[in-house]
Amino acid sequence: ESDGVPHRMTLPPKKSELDGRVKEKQPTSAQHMWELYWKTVSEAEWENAKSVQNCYQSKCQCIVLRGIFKLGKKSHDVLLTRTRLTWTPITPENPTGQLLQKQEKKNVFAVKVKRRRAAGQESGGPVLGVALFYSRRRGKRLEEDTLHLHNASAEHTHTWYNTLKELLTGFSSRPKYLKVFINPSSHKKEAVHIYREHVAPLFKMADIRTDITVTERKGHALSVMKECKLDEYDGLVCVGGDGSVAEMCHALVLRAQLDANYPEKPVKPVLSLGIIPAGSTDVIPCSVHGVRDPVTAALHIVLGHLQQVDMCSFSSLGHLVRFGFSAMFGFGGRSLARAEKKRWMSSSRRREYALVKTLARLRPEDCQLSFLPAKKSTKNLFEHRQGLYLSISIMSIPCLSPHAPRGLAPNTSLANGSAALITVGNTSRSEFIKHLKRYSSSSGQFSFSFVETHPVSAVRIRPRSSIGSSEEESEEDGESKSTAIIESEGAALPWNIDGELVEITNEVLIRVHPRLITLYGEEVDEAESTISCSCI
Ligand SMILES: Nc1ncnc2c1ncn2[C@@H]1O[C@H](COP(=O)(O)OP(=O)(O)OP(=O)(O)O)[C@@H](O)[C@H]1O
Repeated sequence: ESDGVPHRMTLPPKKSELDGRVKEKQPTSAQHMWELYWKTVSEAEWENAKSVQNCYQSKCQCIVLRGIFKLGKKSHDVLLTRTRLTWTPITPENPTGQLLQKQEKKNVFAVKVKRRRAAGQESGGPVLGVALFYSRRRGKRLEEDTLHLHNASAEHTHTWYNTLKELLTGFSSRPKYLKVFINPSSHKKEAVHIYREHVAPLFKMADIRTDITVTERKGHALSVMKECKLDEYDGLVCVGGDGSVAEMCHALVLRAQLDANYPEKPVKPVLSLGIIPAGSTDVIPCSVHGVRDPVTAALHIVLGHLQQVDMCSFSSLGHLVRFGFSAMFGFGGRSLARAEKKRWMSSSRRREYALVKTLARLRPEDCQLSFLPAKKSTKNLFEHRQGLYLSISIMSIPCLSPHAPRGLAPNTSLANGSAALITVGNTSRSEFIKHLKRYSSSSGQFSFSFVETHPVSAVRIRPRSSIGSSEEESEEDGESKSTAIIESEGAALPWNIDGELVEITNEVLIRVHPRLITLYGEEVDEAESTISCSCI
């Protein structure tokens, strides 16, 4: 009772309970006293006292510190437990401070001692109190904010600072040392600037050390990941577009395979990966953050928000091609192959150009498709189809983006242990365009007779031959006849695996590996969209 608040308040039973007991047997002296209590106190007052008692008792169990601070101009009673900070204004009518009138849970990630300093003064100065840096949620975004607790006592302030610091270092999922890869060539070449401006200051504030590699070429991150010592890091960070992220995710799982001597079933990497979006589409960060925002991404890392995510392995004739999240064969692969030939154009222009050209030359793929439906009791029984397909997609994550806010595969989720197989059979160009356009609107992209979707745990695609004229293709792109040969039977066909062009000659086997990778972030159902697609 040293702080003036009774640690135990004995409240009588509810009036109805007391009346029952008094009727049943001879009333005790305590019951007589409670009867007297009920003559002076209303039921509403009793309920109020009970809730204060409940709050107080639950808080008392784990109070770490309690003290008086000024927040703004008013004095507050501030309580710190192991998981929460709560503060209550102290009013003259209620000098002991009413408990828990206001209660807020903050995601505090840093604490600093505040001092009064003259302009230009770098150290020292009288203590003003502590500043707590926390993350505040606004829709899907996380924003940084500060709570200033003022108290001019240096001793009081340092007790609070040291205790808070100790509590913050105790969160085991929050990283202390990160390996960061930055692709300086991503999108508008802003990745280094984005990291310096928006991410590095938050890491510094949260006392996170970093080891930075600015990549010099395609495959650089992969080769560093294959060889570097990883034990000292708590996590990895990739700053770049979808291509860089795909390379890092593949590298992380491949490294775990290498360390485990290539077991048949892929092993889960120990380290988690944070993704700072710096590309033009940013499908993976959109799927785990809901927004393309470097501050949101950095705060998820700082706070150690972890999300398990399903991944796929892509292999051909028993050889691993890569690990990834999504693959498109047919329209998606051909369109990317065309875009890659126009690397000198800006990313949005070449995407638009490739889309229009591929639509103009729309052609189906003749292939044998087999898939293992997810969650079927008859294990390992592949279903088979054979025919002409304009597009086949396999996606283990929803692939949200500002262009498709509900995702290219809204019927799957990050960690449901299966992928969505979406097949688009042969149809007219106008019907195919109708299907594509529905991705950017609310829904209905699958309500066509030529579209099928299945939740799957494995898919095999065996291309039979390519339909269409190869000469026509070479003429259109102004390229030599030798390039056109890729269109003939038995030649490499373009696949779009996580936005990267991969050319594969033979059949491709895709297997889903549930929760294979851990990313910093959380599941979201829809991405924030600020873009209206003008392509088609
Ligand atoms: N210094 C570099 N110069 C050229 N390419 C690089 C460099 N560092 C990495 N890369 C490669 O660039 C490729 C594309 O990277 P990324 O996806 O980040 O950019 P982007 O293609 O411009 O973005 P988006 O796909 O979102 O438009 C990746 O495969 C990556 O390996």
